[in-house]
Amino acid sequence: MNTAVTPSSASGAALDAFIAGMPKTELHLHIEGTLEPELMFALAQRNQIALPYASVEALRAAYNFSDLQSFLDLYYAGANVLRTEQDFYDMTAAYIARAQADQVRHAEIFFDPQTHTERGIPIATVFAGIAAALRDARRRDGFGSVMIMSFLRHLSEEDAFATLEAALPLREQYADLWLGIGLDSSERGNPPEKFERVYARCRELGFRLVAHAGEEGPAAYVIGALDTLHVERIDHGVRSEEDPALMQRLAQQRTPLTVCPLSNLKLCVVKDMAEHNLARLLDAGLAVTVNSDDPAYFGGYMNANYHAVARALDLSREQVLQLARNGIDACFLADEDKATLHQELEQYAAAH
Ligand SMILES: Nc1ncnc2[nH]cnc12
Ligand SMILES: [Zn+2]
Repeated sequence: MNTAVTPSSASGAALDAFIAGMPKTELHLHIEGTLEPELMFALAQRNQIALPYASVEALRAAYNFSDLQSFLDLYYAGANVLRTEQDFYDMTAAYIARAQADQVRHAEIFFDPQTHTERGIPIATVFAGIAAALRDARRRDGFGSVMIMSFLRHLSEEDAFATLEAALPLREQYADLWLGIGLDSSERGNPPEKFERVYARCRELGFRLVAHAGEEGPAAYVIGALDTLHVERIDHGVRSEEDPALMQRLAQQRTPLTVCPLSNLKLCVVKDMAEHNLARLLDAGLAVTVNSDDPAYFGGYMNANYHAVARALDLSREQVLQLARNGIDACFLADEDKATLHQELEQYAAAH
């Protein structure tokens, strides 16, 4: 047997190590998607809720998805164990620990109040638990974060308006964290235009706007998110490639795409990681970033996502660095804080 290390595997290992230590931002992360099976079982026990799985292993074995909807069905069912402020705190604290292990310095976190208010959980409980964990991490370690309240697009615009009205009295209390509005859940058949009026209201209120588009939905949904919702970032956006004029526009405007490679693989948006278009999007001049989406369900946090694309697409060290730079440019921090992150990244690159 030939045990010699080939040049490509040697350089692959070096790039893996470079990625593992590289400072990062994460801009596409659903906090409910960080609920690991172990914690789900622990919370189920704490809240005396029966889960339809015999064990952690049986639950994990069910994470075999054919598309976005097959995942969402399980994801919303899993969120049922979240009942108290402490539950939201524990889930968020667990995510922060995983993110910090992957050298994430700043995370912009989606949360879906409707998933919880529909079950009778007060919206104030959701805000309080997530925010307390984020503030503790900020105080303790300088871990940066932003909260992005997301509307579920399979529900009505009226429901989104009601959620906004319920959340607005909390705005001042969470002014240090709650900066953004997002749109997620079942994309096909729920185009951005459905939420035109509620986004217009959020814009008037001064929120930063993002939306999922072009994950399973067509490139036209990306255009709708830009022109009708006036978002400044597109979450996923990988199907933009189907429209050359849109690709030119995204490159020219440097509109960030928050791409989630392992998510795309697990939800069958791509058949094989080697077929992922991330490198082509990057080569076309788009502001592509790497993110983990729902890491407890998709098999990996930030480093795993970087490693998966770097290996499958044979990315160079310079391309990896560009992805991390894009992640800093695209975040909602003030320019001086972005400059600090850029400085840390460039120092890391110079030293490794
Ligand atoms: N990848 C995804 N797409 C749409 N909605 C989601 N909610 C959680 N993850 C999502
Ligand atoms: Zn997402």
